[in-house]
Amino acid sequence: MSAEAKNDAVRTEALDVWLGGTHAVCGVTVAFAAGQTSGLVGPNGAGKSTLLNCVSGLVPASSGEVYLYGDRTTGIKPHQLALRRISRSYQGAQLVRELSAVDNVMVGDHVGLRTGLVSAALGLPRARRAERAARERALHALERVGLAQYAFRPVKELPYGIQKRVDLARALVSDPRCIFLDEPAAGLSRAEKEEVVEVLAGLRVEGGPTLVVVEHDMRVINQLCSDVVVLAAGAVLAAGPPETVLNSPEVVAAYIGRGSKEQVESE
Ligand SMILES: Nc1ncnc2c1ncn2[C@@H]1O[C@H](COP(=O)(O)OP(=O)(O)OP(=O)(O)O)[C@@H](O)[C@H]1O
Repeated sequence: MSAEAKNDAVRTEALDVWLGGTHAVCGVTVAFAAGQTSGLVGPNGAGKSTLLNCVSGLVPASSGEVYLYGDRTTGIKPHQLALRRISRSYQGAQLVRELSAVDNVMVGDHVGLRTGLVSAALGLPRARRAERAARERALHALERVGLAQYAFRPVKELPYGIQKRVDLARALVSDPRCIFLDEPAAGLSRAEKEEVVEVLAGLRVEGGPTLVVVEHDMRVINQLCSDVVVLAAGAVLAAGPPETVLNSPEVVAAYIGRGSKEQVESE
């Protein structure tokens, strides 16, 4: 592995993923730089989620390698991501509807909540202190996404746009160094999208997390990302700054060729 690879939060080399009979990711070599906000885009079925799922250990690589911060992590188990301070959000905000926003965020605090099972079960002071601290971290994460006022409301009572931000707080709570965001703006109104962009842009501070954003809305990508990778039919079609990559004829053709309604959305 080259010395630069350590500066990459995520790097794949000749990665192949087969899902049943579908070659979903085809020999993908790609890197997302540490400390940056990068976009991963492409028409429906391009392989974006599969790539993210493979890097996160949710689906196995058929061949090739994955590196996270320079360590070879091919075949990593999803729960091991948290120990590497990497988290992700999911398409469709997968929250427990009956629980409050703050309880949902606490679920994301895998590292912080690792107190002994016995002390937790017996309600020992150490476990109670740990739970109080975890609750405070969860409240702070909700504040960071502008949702302090919704902390104790059951998620099922909250509008979808708010639920998406609760999911973002859940991804933030364990103080990750890298977050994979799977369509953070999907299904939101333009105003809600602007709120999400503002929250994510607020994370781009010195020492803030690396963000890898899968997103169909190119306005969101343009607003947030310093570089973008375009996948089409499982392979890398283009990579570079959004303003050059997204206007290149082959990228425009890939979107139009699929009759994709979300192409360069800029309503
Ligand atoms: N569980 C599965 N079994 C078989 N094929 C699958 C499975 N999941 C996805 N695929 C196929 O793998 C390819 C890549 O799908 P993937 O969901 O990664 O694309 P995507 O770029 O994330 O699409 P979208 O933007 O629509 O979410 C597609 O051809 C899809 O039909």
